[in-house]
Amino acid sequence: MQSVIHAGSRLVVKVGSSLVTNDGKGLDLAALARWAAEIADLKRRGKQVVLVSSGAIAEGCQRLGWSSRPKAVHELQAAAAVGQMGLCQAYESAFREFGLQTAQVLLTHEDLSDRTRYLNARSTLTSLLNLNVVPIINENDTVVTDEIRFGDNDTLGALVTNLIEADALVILTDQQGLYTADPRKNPDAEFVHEAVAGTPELEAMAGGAGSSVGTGGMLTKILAAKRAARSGAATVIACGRELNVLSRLADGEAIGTQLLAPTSRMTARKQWLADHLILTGRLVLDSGAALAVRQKRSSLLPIGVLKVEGDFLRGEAVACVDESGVEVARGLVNYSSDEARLIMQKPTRAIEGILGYLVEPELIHRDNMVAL
Ligand SMILES: Nc1ncnc2c1ncn2[C@@H]1O[C@H](COP(=O)(O)OP(=O)(O)O)[C@@H](O)[C@H]1O
Ligand SMILES: N[C@@H](CCC(=O)OP(=O)(O)O)C(=O)O
Repeated sequence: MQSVIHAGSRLVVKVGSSLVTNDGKGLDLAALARWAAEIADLKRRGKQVVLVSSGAIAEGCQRLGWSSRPKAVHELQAAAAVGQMGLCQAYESAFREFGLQTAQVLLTHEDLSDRTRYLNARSTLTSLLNLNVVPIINENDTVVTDEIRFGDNDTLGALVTNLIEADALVILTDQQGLYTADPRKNPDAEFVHEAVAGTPELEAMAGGAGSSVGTGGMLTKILAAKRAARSGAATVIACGRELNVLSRLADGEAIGTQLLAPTSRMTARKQWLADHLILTGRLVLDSGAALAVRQKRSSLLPIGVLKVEGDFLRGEAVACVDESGVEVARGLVNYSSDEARLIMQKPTRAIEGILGYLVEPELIHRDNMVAL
């Protein structure tokens, strides 16, 4: 078995809070220096690397003298603002030792769900990579509220992987990789060397965060691998404390857990649609329509819609769910929620008579829809 990042020329490396802040005790400058040395080595070998780093909140709490993580959002946001300064400064110094410039990029959910901002973020990151700068990304914690947070940087790492069409996502954490159960709780758990990303079996193995500073645990890493696989990227989950972990992966050594992408790759536009974390509405489909959109990749016609939930405008992204509430597809609607309520369960030929106009015969055209 060979490492999946061997051939990759563009990588996203994600480091978690527990590693970055030494389990909340304060920035682990030695670890940052090690990763900077390894990333410099990868760049000498012609690879482009984006770093997604957590740790702002944990570091901010430490700097503010708070012994435990606060619950109130405004306090978490204040801690993130303080901690992010420390993170940035430490990375800047670490990479400067290797003659590399760094750039701070703070993203919110809206930056990636709005198509124009998404394309802007993509061209900025690509420009930075072409300028040989190492972008260091985190969520813009100071301005986001709970409802619209990515919440964990595993998800953000996967979205960035898809955004820049990276070849692989490397998630560095405090374990060697994925085990069949949380190794902190189950000493008999077995190590998983390789698997195909996106299977329910993997999700069943993964538990919550192990340390008091990590947020998502293994589950968000497994879901991130599933998300990254949509753009054809493989994911490696490995231990960030392992010496030369990135250089060894680039040498082709199979360390950590390798989660392979199934062969089919979505187009960039469909990926963007699939990566929306928040949707403005839901269409409940009857069984025939659910089958047609999921299996035959058909357009969605108003006649197959049983119920319209939420308020949305023409062009917005909505979820299509079956009668049991399982999301089968998502897409950009041709009609607003008010219009959709009037034309649901009606044949296409009736639309003009009901609304007085016909925008499109489909409620969602297949080109603007992605089956899940
Ligand atoms: N099946 C599993 N295999 C490995 N680790 C697991 C598993 N299930 C849960 N975990 C826990 O996930 C933790 C890593 O996630 P987290 O604490 O969020 O770290 P990070 O800050 O690196 O994102 C591990 O320390 C471990 O206790
Ligand atoms: N944006 C947050 C990171 C969220 C978080 O804890 O992520 P992780 O440690 O990767 O599970 C921060 O910098 O504190």
